[in-house]
Amino acid sequence: MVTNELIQQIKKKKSFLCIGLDVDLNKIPEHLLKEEDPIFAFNKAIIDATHHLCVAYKPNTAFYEAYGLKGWKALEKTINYLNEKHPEIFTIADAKRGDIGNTSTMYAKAFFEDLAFDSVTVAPYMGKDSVEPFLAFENKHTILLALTSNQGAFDFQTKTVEGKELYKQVLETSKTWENSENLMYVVGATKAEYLADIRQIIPDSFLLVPGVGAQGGNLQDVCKYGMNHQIGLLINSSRGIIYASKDPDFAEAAAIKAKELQQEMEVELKRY
Ligand SMILES: O=c1ccn([C@@H]2O[C@H](COP(=O)(O)O)[C@@H](O)[C@H]2O)c(=O)[nH]1
Repeated sequence: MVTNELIQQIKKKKSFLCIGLDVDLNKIPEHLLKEEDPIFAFNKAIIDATHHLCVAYKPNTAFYEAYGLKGWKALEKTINYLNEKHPEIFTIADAKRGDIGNTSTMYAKAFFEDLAFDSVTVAPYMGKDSVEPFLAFENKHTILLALTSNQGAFDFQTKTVEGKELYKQVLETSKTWENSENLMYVVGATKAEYLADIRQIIPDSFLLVPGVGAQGGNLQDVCKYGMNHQIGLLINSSRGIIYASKDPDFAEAAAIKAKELQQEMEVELKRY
């Protein structure tokens, strides 16, 4: 998907919500465990109930890899369902990959060709030759970890190296890489106070912002400092939406939570 289509969807739906599909079999309603593929049954119900409220879905691959072959099959069915039923929705494989060049190419093929995701999250710390193989794919997006939402972000990412914080070096250096127009960046909602500085370096890029809801990040603060001339934000919530209820009406409960966030986003879009 090209970025302009994503922007059009945001304007149409008055939403820049990304719903995280982080399926934990211990947290889903019990009746689904009797299904042949409980993970896909859960995702399908969530997607059917929420697709009109969001512009992106983000399965975190850890939640599928943890269930072995069954998990990977459920991930494949989920992306196929999204691409068939809702091709206008942006899809993110939150896989946090990146390796030496030829290995990165295989990761890129796995997520962009075999699974046909629109984007994949990638760690920057193996450098240019580990990221450029992802960037080489036309109309696909590489979402680079810049400043993550967790406490451990302060261990390395905010440390000053040769006079500049490491996350700023990641942003600046990555802009010089081939096909850097295919880059987006992860910035945690819990780090909203860094967004003004981040926008100085990457004014035009889309940011994937996890950390509202369960991690305590504030949507209004993210919008105040992170929104740009083309909105430029995808705000993710996973547990706060998909585990709103463990009852048979779990999908309706998820839709209520998604609607609350969408309405907050609509207010922010009017301000913008
Ligand atoms: O900095 C980061 C990068 C990725 N994540 C992922 O986003 C979701 C957040 O889930 P919630 O349940 O809404 O907290 C999850 O898949 C994380 O692995 C992140 O939180 N922070």
